[in-house]
Amino acid sequence: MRKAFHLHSLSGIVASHKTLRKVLYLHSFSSPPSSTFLGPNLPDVWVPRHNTSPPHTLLPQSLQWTDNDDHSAAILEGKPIANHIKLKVADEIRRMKSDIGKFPKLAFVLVGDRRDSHTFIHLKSKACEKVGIETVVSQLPENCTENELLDVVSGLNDDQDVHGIIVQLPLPQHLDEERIMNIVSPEKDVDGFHPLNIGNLARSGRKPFFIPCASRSCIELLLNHGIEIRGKRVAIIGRGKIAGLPTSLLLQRHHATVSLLHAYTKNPERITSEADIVVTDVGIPNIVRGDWIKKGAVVIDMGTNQVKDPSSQVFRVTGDVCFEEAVKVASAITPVPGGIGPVTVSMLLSNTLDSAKRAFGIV
Ligand SMILES: NC(=O)C1=CN([C@@H]2O[C@H](COP(=O)(O)OP(=O)(O)OC[C@H]3O[C@@H](n4cnc5c(N)ncnc54)[C@H](OP(=O)(O)O)[C@@H]3O)[C@@H](O)[C@H]2O)C=CC1
Ligand SMILES: Nc1nc(=O)c2c([nH]1)NC[C@@H]1CN(c3ccc(C(=O)N[C@@H](CCC(=O)O)C(=O)O)cc3)C=[N+]21
Repeated sequence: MRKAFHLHSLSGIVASHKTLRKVLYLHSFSSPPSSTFLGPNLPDVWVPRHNTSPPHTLLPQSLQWTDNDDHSAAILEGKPIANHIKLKVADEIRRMKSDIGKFPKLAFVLVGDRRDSHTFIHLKSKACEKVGIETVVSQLPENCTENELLDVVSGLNDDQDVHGIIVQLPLPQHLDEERIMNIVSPEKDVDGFHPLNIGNLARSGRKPFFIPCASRSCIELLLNHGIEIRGKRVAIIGRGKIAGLPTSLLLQRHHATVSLLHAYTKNPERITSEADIVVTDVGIPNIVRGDWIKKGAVVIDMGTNQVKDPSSQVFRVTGDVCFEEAVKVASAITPVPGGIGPVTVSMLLSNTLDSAKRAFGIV
């Protein structure tokens, strides 16, 4: 399995922070600014720098499917990749501090008291602390009004010391998520959920400020394990805005042929069983069974479902894919926990660093 990893930097914006802001607000987002202001075009395909010639088969030899009864898929571990990215981010921040005395700052906005949201913010804050990113959490009660939340986000937009803003999702039902996503400054939208960023991800030749972390994580895992994307059939189950939908956009930019499945899809098993790469973002434990998977396919399980063990009452995390079944059919599969999740967190650190670099005029 490939050991050398590479952190893809998406920095390189040409205009200064202030100019960008002026231009963006002049366009008021109804008509996105031309790519001149958004920096150089996003390459359609990223290939890790150490990988000079693109692979010709779906899987490198070391991951190829063997036709025997005790076949077991290669496990695509996320932690080594995440650790490598964290080291690089930490190193850059250390140099930033010593060169200009500044460092990145990330703000979380948490509404209500959901157990999983607390867990995710704790995980992300801990990772930030380790690499030298300062964090702040703005907590609002479950019954806060939309205007109260909008005020908090606007305050963070205006705070020059804050480089990234995460509004933890899901929000309580009475709040309009789309309206809130719209108000986060696109230049601080390290989640990549603002319509301007998602819109630019959808269009070839355009470069968003940020690409959603779970989607970057999916590509990073595939590329770092030498798995070819171009020309492959991909089934993504789930079209959520955090993972499924942006991952479909990113994979099509890598020239995959993408089917996006959802709750209204008829016969999802059949569509999934034709895919070379299966990505799941549903939120239902074990919904994807072994017999949905084509022999030798690659499985990326994004599901992170907290399930209470009935006997011990202890919570454990499980994916959307029935791992025990899929591991016998797939050629490679991500574990949950330990697969996509840790890489997603490291991508957030990378996006926040990129944002701070842009704000400080470091390209
Ligand atoms: N590891 C990571 O980095 C991340 C993990 N996640 C995890 O991914 C999971 C989903 O989260 P999130 O995207 O926020 O959830 P959403 O509710 O936004 O999306 C879930 C998607 O699943 C689809 N769906 C629901 N039931 C079915 C079904 N029976 N068959 C096919 N599709 C179905 C929905 O379809 P429809 O649109 O028709 O309703 C929807 O598109 C969670 O476990 C979450 O923790 C999320 C983000 C990052
Ligand atoms: N504004 C916003 N941005 C998000 O990116 C966002 C969000 N809201 N809401 C919830 C989902 C979910 N998500 C995960 C992040 C890390 C892990 C992760 O690190 N998982 C670990 C285990 C986690 C655990 O032990 O609970 C793993 O898979 O190994 C999982 C899921 C980001 N999300």
